[in-house]
Amino acid sequence: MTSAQALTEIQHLTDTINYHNDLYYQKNKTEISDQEFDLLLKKLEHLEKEFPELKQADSPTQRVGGSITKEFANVYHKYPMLSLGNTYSQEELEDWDARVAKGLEGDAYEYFCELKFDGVSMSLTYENGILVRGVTRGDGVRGDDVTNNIRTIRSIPLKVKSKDVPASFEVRGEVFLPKDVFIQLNKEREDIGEERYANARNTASGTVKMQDSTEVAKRKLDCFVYSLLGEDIAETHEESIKKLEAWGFNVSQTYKKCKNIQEVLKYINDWDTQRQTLPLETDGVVIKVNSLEQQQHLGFTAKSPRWAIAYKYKAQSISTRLNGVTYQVGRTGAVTPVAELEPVFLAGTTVKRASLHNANQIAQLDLRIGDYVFVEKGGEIIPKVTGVELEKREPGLIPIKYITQCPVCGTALIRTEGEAAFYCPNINGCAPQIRGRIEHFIQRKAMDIDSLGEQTIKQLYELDLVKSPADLYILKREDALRLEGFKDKSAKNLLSGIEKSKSTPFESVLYAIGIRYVGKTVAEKLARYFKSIDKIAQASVEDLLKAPEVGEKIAQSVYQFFQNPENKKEIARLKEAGLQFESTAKEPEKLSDVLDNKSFVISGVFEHYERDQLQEIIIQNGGRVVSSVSGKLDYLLAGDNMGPSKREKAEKLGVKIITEKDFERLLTGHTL
Ligand SMILES: NC(=O)c1ccc[n+]([C@@H]2O[C@H](COP(=O)([O-])OP(=O)(O)OC[C@H]3O[C@@H](n4cnc5c(N)ncnc54)[C@H](O)[C@@H]3O)[C@@H](O)[C@H]2O)c1
Ligand SMILES: [Zn+2]
Repeated sequence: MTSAQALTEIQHLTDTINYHNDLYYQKNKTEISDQEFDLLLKKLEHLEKEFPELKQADSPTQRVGGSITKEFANVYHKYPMLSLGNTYSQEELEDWDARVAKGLEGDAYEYFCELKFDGVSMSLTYENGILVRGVTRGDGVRGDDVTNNIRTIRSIPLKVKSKDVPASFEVRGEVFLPKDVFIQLNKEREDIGEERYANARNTASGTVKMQDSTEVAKRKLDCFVYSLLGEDIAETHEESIKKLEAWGFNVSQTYKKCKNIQEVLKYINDWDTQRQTLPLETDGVVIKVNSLEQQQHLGFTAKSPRWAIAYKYKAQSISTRLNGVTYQVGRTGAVTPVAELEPVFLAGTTVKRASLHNANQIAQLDLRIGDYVFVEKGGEIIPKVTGVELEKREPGLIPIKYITQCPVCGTALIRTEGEAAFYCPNINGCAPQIRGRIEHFIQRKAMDIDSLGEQTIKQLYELDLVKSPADLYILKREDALRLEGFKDKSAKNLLSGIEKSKSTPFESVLYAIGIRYVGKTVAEKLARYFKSIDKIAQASVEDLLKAPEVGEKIAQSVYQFFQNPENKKEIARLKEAGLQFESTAKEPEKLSDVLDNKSFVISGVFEHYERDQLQEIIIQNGGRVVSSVSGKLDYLLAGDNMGPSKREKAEKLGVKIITEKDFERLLTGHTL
């Protein structure tokens, strides 16, 4: 390769890697696998070694891939947060071991092995035993201050109580979304017609950077810690880990001290399949030199420590024959294609079906029945199809034509612009949509009718007894007795469960009626803001947008819902049945008019008030709280750690930025 060719190649690789880094770290998305990404990086490394004069100072081989954002205050790390060198091969691991041996010049050494947890790294700073800061890795030098969000993670101690706690120390760990929480979250998203999240890591990363920490708290993040930094705290990594355990941190009990690289290889082997049973995704093993003095001696490259390496497991993927594609229709009418496969054994179970994302994926892969497809297991229940083994494609196979009609009711499918999924528009006549709506309605988080289940709903539907939630409330004993296996007692039970649901509070009813994009939180906010279904039904899109947390997409969806005559009829019937359509929550007592319809955005953390408290005080005194900064806004009430972008926007638009003190002055009738 000539120098000129190398330059072109280096530039091309740099651009590609930067593009994927940006997607991965800023947008929480991926278009290629980690292994493919790591291969690009290795290629660039090799070229830079061969042509050192062409190496750019800011090459992605020289720095950590992430960056800081403008939504949070940015904080410098006391100790840089680096990346880890990685390898997918045992041979390279043995080479690394040889380099360690050489670097330590004949000294004896031990390793400490941990699993490589796949989440987001977090730096936790403690002073006098108290958690004072949680910061993301960012660009390795500076990160985002996400302390408020981190405080919602229950397994992270807010205060460490122990005699031997140093005045100041830093803990590093991986924040993650447990697999079961992720699966549940996706189920809920699907249920309200939102797109599913692609994987747990990206979702954890997005969650850590949410603006509202009460929302973060609902997501149930968790954290495994794996490193302790500070002056004279320990002599070995093992000792650090034991201290962290003793201090009440959440340490995964999967680590192992290893005497030599053979023991490390055994550890890697042992965990290859066993790791599937852990509550989170792992993608490899991190091997660290145990002695901290030896770590120091070995030191760092620009991007990663020389005393540690990540051995990454190859994604567990296998190829099998695609026997057919079937289509499922969900509650919202969304159609999902499913690959029917020649059964194949993968990572502990037999796989017969796998998800095909949507019509686009089928087209992109140019998929044909009879193709051999690669199947991979991620955090989801059902594995995914990730590619086609083209070498095995036999001639004459015909590309799959996506269905144009609903596989259940035959209605022509539609696709809204900007959406990947096709929908069956036959909302009131398509069985899975009707049954899905009833299943949604009776859920615990909705009407909580536990005397009804999926099977009973199916029967009630097939017997023509229940075609919509309102039909439940006119069921009679003799209807219930027609159900398979139902006797006097079970029939009574069923009806009393339905009867009891009539006292379910308004916000749950609002969630239960299944307006697209209206999840539990949004339903609560809408109920609190509008107080009754009639007010919501009469609201214009503009009115709806004034409610907290309601953006354009939700406002449109709510508005459309109440324009539909079928929905109006259904609501009227439910009202007649006696469901709660008004908020019984006490109105905050009106205290004064000093804030005289002034609008506020609340941002950051405050010394004397929680954000909810501030919101209530504002309303009690005649003001309004809105969610985003605009030219019409009166005040931006700014606490600590407010994101710089909100401040910038307010400054640009000339909105008054006020402190907690200023706010108190306003309340006592002063003008600012
Ligand atoms: N697919 C893509 O488009 C894409 C894009 C960018 C990055 N990536 C992936 O991300 C990786 C690069 O990310 P990186 O620089 O964060 O490196 P890394 O994730 O491979 O390794 C460093 C990180 O490992 C984590 N970690 C987990 N368990 C640990 C333990 N027990 N001890 C120490 N650290 C532990 C820490 O958060 C640390 O920051 C690449 O390997 C690549 O696979 C993929
Ligand atoms: Zn249909």
